[in-house]
Amino acid sequence: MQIGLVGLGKMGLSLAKNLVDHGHQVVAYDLKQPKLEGEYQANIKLTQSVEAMVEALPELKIVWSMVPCGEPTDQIIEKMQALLPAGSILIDGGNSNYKESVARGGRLASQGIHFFDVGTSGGVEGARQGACFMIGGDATVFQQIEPLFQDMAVEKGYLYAGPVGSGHYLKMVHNGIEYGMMQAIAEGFDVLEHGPFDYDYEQVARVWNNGSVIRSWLMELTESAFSKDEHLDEIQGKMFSSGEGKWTVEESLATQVPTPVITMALMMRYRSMYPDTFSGKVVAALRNEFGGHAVAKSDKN
Ligand SMILES: O=C(O)[C@H](O)[C@@H](O)[C@H](O)[C@H](O)COP(=O)(O)O
Repeated sequence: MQIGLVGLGKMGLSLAKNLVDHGHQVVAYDLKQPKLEGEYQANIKLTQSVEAMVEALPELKIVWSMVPCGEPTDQIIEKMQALLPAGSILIDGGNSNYKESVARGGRLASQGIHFFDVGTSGGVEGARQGACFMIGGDATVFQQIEPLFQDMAVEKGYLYAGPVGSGHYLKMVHNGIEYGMMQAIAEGFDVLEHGPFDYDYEQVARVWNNGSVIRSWLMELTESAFSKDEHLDEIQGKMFSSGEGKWTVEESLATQVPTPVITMALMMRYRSMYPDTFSGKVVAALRNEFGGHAVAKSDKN
């Protein structure tokens, strides 16, 4: 098949190469154009504008957007809405908020453009070698693009989940789980770090990856990280987040579903962004006020 791809960042470029590996041709646009070699140079046609990209596609226009969620995705979708003829297929493979996907799907449907919201998991390696896709959109139209997912996904690694929105909803919950799992792994290693024994964390992760209940890709990545830096001395413990954990918690509040683990994992991310907290100062001050308990003096004094 021939696919238009907008966004050739780490994920987009890996997906483009994955498509080419499976015999597809890609017409791609990005402000920053990567250097391509060999069969990728021959089968990933770089264009100077999205207009040129759409123009270069055959009659059935299939466009995959792989740009950051929010404003950049909005801009691409708006452009596509203006450029694509009715009957075209537009796929958002980024980590968009499902509510935005539902709204976009509605707008595009009014022009006869079929929209698919696709949560993509597996990181850059997955995008390159075989990713996991959670797909929302029209079930009948999906049959036209299913071969793409058969090719790009790891074996059994794609699911037609339901109508527009269901793909990104599933990815949102996936990421909420990801937050909780990572936080649990991190806390376990923190206990080891402060415990009475001197463990080699790479070896701990290795043994846990061999036959234990908690063996997993995340534990393999833990093993890999400790193999490079045995006490992670080279990095800070700031845990950035790009939204999906927050959306999962918002959803759980809206539906009154208790999600203590995911919520705490999110709060820990926020907490990690500050070296000290005002709330901590308030509690310390109150203990001191009512009980004369000791406070640690700030460095400013
Ligand atoms: O499934 C995946 O491959 C990851 O979840 C991926 O999509 C991305 O690394 C996260 O979105 C990062 O999310 P945070 O920035 O919120 O940790």
